Amino acid sequence: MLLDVKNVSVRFASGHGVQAVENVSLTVNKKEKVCIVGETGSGKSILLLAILHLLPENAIVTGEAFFEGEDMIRMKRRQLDKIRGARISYVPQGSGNGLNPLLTVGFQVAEPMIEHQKIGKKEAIAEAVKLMKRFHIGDEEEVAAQYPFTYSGGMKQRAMIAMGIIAGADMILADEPTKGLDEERIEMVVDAFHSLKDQAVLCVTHDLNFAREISDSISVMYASNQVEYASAKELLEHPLHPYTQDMIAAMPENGLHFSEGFAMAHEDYAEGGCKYAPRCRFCKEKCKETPPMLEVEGHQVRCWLYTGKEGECHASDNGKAL
Ligand SMILES: Nc1ncnc2c1ncn2[C@@H]1O[C@H](COP(=O)(O)OP(=O)(O)OP(=O)(O)O)[C@@H](O)[C@H]1O
Ligand code: NI
Repeated sequence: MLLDVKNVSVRFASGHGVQAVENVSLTVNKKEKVCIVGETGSGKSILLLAILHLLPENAIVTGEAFFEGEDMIRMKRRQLDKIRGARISYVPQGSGNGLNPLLTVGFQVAEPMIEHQKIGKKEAIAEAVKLMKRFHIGDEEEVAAQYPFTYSGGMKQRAMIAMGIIAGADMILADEPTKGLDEERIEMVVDAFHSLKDQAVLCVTHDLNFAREISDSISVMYASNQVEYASAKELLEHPLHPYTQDMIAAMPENGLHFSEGFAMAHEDYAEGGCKYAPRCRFCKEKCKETPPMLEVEGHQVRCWLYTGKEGECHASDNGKAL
């Protein structure tokens, strides 16, 4: 196992305090691709930032995130710096726009190699050009010699992924790599991820189709909670949590079937208990209590539907909510 995230919670100490992430656990094996999906504000980005120690001072992070057995949450700055960039590479949201406009893209893609592997500029840029060709950013060396303003959003995003793996990272943490891209460009980002044969990926997205294309496993977050976690195939074909079911039913290719309450504002969270209760078509009295994470049919699911106890379970006969 490469990354083992155990009960990570994040609370912002400002004002009344905001619980941004609550008890999230997931694992990423070598070469495994894991996506975290969920709507805006569910805590996806904050989870990645917590693992990487990139949150502001007022964030209180608890839990553990073992990278090859070492807990990153408690890690000292110097040790963390050795891992970040070299072993784990982070591709932030909107990162294409973070490229330095004054430096050629080829040089920027090569930079981690120069910095972490002490490889000469010329050699590193040659390596960057190879990688950029592999990611279909451009077949000509001239493309690498150009400045970011000549690049499309999709090209920039793929350049960021190339930059992420050039220094030999074993793992990429990516935040919304398809945001703002049209379908054709999303396909190219999918290709870039598919070509990451040797790297593990932990990727945040609210694009379920993208998650379907690239993931081995999917974790679903809703209002700071992880509500379901299973293999991608299982989760997409047999979603168990009502939120996962509603989300999949609402996808355009499934005919945009919004179940009642699904389009409600996401601020409408329940205070205690199941956060999805106000929007859930199966909501019952029991849902005022916070459901535990249950192991059901190979999924992990946080929902009272699956406790199976008489009077508490409001699932249909076969135990499935749909
Ligand atoms: N510095 C902060 N102080 C207080 N609350 C914050 C801070 N940063 C984020 N939050 C809150 O944490 C919650 C989770 O935010 P996060 O950015 O992780 O959501 P997300 O799932 O990545 O959404 P999106 O899809 O919009 O990127 C939000 O409710 C947000 O308001
Ligand atoms: Ni985010």
